[in-house]
Amino acid sequence: MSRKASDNVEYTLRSLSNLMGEKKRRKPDEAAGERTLIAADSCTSINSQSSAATAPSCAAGDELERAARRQFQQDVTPGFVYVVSVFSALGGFLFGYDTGVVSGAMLLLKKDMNLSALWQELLVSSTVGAAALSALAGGVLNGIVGRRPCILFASILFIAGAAVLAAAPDKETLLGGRVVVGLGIGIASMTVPVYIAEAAPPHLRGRLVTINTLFITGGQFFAAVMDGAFSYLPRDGWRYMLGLSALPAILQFLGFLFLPESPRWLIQKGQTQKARRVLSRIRGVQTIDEEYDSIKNSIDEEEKEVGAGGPVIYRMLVYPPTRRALIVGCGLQLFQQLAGINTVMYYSATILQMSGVDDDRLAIWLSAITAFTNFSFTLVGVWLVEKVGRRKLTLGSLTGTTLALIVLALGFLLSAQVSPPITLKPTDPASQNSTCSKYSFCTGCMLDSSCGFCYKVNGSNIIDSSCIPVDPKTTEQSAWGRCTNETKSKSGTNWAYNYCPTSYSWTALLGLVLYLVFFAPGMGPMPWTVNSEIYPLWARSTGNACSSGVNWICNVMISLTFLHTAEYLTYYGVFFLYAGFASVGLIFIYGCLPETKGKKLEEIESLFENRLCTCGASESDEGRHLFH
Ligand SMILES: O[C@H]1[C@H](O)[C@@H](O)[C@H](O)[C@@H](O)[C@H]1O
Repeated sequence: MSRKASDNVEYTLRSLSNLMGEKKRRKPDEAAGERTLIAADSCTSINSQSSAATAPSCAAGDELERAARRQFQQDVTPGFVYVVSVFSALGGFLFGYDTGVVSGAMLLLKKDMNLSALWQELLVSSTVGAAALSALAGGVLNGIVGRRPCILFASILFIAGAAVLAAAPDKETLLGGRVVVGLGIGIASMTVPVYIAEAAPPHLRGRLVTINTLFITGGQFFAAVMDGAFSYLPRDGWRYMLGLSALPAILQFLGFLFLPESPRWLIQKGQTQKARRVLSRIRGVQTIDEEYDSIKNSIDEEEKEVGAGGPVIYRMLVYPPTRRALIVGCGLQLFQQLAGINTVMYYSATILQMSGVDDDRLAIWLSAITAFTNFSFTLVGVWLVEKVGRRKLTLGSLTGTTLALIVLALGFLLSAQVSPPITLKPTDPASQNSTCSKYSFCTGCMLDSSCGFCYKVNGSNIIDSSCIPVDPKTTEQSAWGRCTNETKSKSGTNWAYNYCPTSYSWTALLGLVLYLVFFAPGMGPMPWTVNSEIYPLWARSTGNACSSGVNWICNVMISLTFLHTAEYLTYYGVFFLYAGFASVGLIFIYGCLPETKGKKLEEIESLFENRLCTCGASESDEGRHLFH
């Protein structure tokens, strides 16, 4: 064995036994694992000195090495790191619950509080807008006070917001509560992934951070179920829906009183002894010297290279590796939102109605099914992330998402083409003067928010159809004529607001489900996971603050413009547009996203050292370069 090879073996064993901890009893198969590693490591070195003759035995050695490493890794993963991750991920649950619950709550609120369309939009978007602001501000806060106080602060905001919402006497107080909850969501969304990534061992980091997104989608699913369940209450159902989030927030607050600060943040702030104690607690071993030294060295080196003066964002932008990481991180979050996930999540009930499901409650329960699909396929992502890696998972997911968007668009196109014609023109002057009189088909009428479609059914045919102004107070009836609540049953008419009766509703449901099956394992969680690991420690909070800010800002933009864009472009037009955005995202991700699986946080910076984009980067981070 060459000297280099034996040095390698010695180093690997030292690191591994450091990881194992001196106190741990050695099992017989661990010793075998070490022997395998000796053989395999010597193999790697010999191979690197290009000995072709040894290749076959080395391939087998590689396999054994991987098995042995897996064995070691399993032995050094204490349960505590899971406890830390799950308590942090309650922040994700609250993010999902509070953004998801509002659609069902709104159906009740608009009746109880007599809310105008503007107020409804305000109550939905104030939370997302506040989240954007606090995610951006959370970077500074994280850097100064640390991750743990930020998570505690977010839980307090969640508790306070839930209390205000549950007790709100009027719509102004409701708005205040929604803003407070939004501030909590923003801070939690940028802090939790960072905290988990900094506590996790490299081989589990992707999986543990992805658990946070699993909790986000779990929160959204739970919210949809609560929306369904409380919608049966005769009154005040929304108070329970909105107030319920206080419970997980209290649990998180209590848990975090006992959980530690991130060891990396402590080292950065020079709190050496505390950092060592936390590291050995979360690793479950006494000897953490190697990990401690590697974090400390990388902080010292970074300070030498980048300097310590000036605002962090400025230093990130002038230092090429962090600038490139920031472009990749923000790009991922941008395309996650431009692919339209939140029109699907926030408007699934509406989308289903628009495609012809005409029962309010059925639409709520169907949207619980879509939320469940999102949740269960995020679980697939948790399982796949450490197997196939971030890059392949994201690319595969976005390809499927693009196709599903095309299916959705085609579904709406098909429905529009068989859209029932308008056979009766209004006779009364008020209707004649409204915009509703100008439409010849139901699709046009459906897209105009001031009109609804009034029709009779004869067998499977639609007859006597007209487009009439909607009652300004409730969308459940026309302003006058055959489709008011009093006359509907007598005249045997049906009222369709926001949708057209069609036999193609199933294509929309199929498109929605397909969309989530593909989106949830990759494009849902990977932007958060990758962002938690691509920045060096000094830039981590700021990098995550910026990319989370991009996520929330695009979230507001897309979800607020969805209904208006549909008016101009039609529904199939909007979904074709999202498919276009997703295709651009595919090119960006194909060109720019390197693989970070299995790397130490301190090693990842080097992936962004020499180029803007790595094309087809493999795990060994080799590949053609698209841009320099
Ligand atoms: O990763 C999450 C997840 O996919 C959610 O379902 C979505 O509502 C969020 O906007 C997104 O950031």
